Amino acid sequence: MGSAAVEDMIEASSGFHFSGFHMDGVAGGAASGKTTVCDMIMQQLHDQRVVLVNQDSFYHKLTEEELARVHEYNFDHPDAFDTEKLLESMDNLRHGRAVDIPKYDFKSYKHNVFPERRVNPSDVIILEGILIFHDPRVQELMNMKIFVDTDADVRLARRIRRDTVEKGRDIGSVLDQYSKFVKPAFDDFILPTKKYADIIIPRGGDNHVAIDLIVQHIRTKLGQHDLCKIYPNLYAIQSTFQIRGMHTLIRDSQTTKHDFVFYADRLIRLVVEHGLGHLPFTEKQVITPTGSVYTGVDFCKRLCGVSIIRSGESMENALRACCKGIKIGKILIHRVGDNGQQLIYEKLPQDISDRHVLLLDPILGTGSFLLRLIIIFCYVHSNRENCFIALSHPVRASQELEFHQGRRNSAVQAISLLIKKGVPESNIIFLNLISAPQGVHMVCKSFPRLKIVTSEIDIGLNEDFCVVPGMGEFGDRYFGTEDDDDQKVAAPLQQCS
Ligand SMILES: Nc1ncnc2c1ncn2[C@@H]1O[C@H](COP(=O)(O)OP(=O)(O)O)[C@@H](O)[C@H]1O
Ligand SMILES: Nc1ccn([C@@H]2O[C@H](COP(=O)(O)O)[C@@H](O)[C@H]2O)c(=O)n1
Ligand SMILES: [Mg+2]
Repeated sequence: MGSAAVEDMIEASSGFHFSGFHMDGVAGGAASGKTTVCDMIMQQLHDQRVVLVNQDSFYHKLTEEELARVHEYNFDHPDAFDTEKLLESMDNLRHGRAVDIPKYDFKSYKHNVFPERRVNPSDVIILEGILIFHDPRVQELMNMKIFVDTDADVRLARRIRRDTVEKGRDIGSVLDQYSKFVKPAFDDFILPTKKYADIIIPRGGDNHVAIDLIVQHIRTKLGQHDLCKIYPNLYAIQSTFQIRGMHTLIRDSQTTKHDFVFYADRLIRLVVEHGLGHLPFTEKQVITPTGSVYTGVDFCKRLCGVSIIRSGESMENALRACCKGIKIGKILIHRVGDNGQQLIYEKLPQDISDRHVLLLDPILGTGSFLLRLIIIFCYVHSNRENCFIALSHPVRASQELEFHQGRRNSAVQAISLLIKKGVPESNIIFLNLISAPQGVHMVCKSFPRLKIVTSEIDIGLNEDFCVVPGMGEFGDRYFGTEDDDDQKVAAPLQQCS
């Protein structure tokens, strides 16, 4: 069996594959409301897997001479764009390679190379720009084509206001540019592409019905890859801008240790609260001070936490803050040397088998690492058929691998240990901040009655088996054992007035 076949199987087993390239396009005249419509779609979708890419990012770099005579430059002609570069970026994404896309600054006529925008291959891309339907090769890539149709006089009025107020241009130069380049280009290149559109939106951002329909369509596409639909035992917390904001901070490599801990703690608290919501409850009635009956629920009492050392310990305080006096056990899985031998340390409550267990580990990543080892193991020791057996029976195969090589994924190993101690699988709730699809597949398939509660599901693992985009080595960042962070600038704390 060739290595390509092994890779195919790993990909198939992890569920993270690159064939899902999905791009929608939004075209229309300048100032028709394309950006406004796209921003509204993005706000409503509220999903980190969707990214907006502007055709402006692919404007050709101007020469010094062109910059000096910029009023004579035609930014509305198809030749103003580096379409080959746009196609190259899309081709990379199609083939599973992330790309960096610069932001364009209309004021300086230059691209901001730092920071460029990283677009990942699994993202749904919304490409927006005046001429994105002009080149048939770009047009062909689009799953859904939308044309924002706004009257010429409205476009001109909006353009005058936008370019004078936002871009600081004078009205004379705006009108000159309009009559010399913008209007002719609209008639010659943009309007003729309207016929390729699947959806034409009159009134742009004011057309809420059209925007709702587009959002629904994209949601359906996204749903096809939704791991929560595949595994009923996986619960990803509903994303809000607060949660996204906190993730943005803890994922930023420039965030200081102090801010990292602060925002990680806030997220951990949310995950813990969600996890507690999955515990069984009994109905309870109380009498309120008004003498009325309130029918509520009583908390589950037989609980304990188990942290996987060392990162999992960062979640203990949040659990203690939510559950007064909760017992917390610990599991350490330590690889000794390179021969795969493992040392397991555990300190668990005696009566753990009678308790519901909240298993704590901020990152679930390496499910695929185990699978990769299994596949390589089967490949080396046996044949292709056994690789498929390994994929369909990962626990059995991992036990076999453990027997032969003494290696297992720490999450799987910790869960197996709890089950060995008599904890029913359905009494375990595994709490993560971020999970990689490979780890989710591994744990959810192996332990279908256990629940995973996570705040975000990431794209996958890189060649070093690190979660991407991820947040780096959580334990090092949380406990301050990473490199010096003097260079980093403190993030402004959220103002709560
Ligand atoms: N429905 C609307 N009503 C009023 N102003 C609008 C509306 N849609 C967009 N605008 C304004 O018109 C200008 C152009 O809109 P924009 O979305 O940037 O268009 P495009 O991206 O097509 O050039 C912006 O200043 C924007 O704020
Ligand atoms: N430096 C530049 C680059 C482009 N333009 C104008 O922007 C329009 C395209 O952007 P929209 O958001 O309006 O689609 C296009 O009409 C260019 O003339 C510019 O003015 N300056
Ligand atoms: Mg725009």
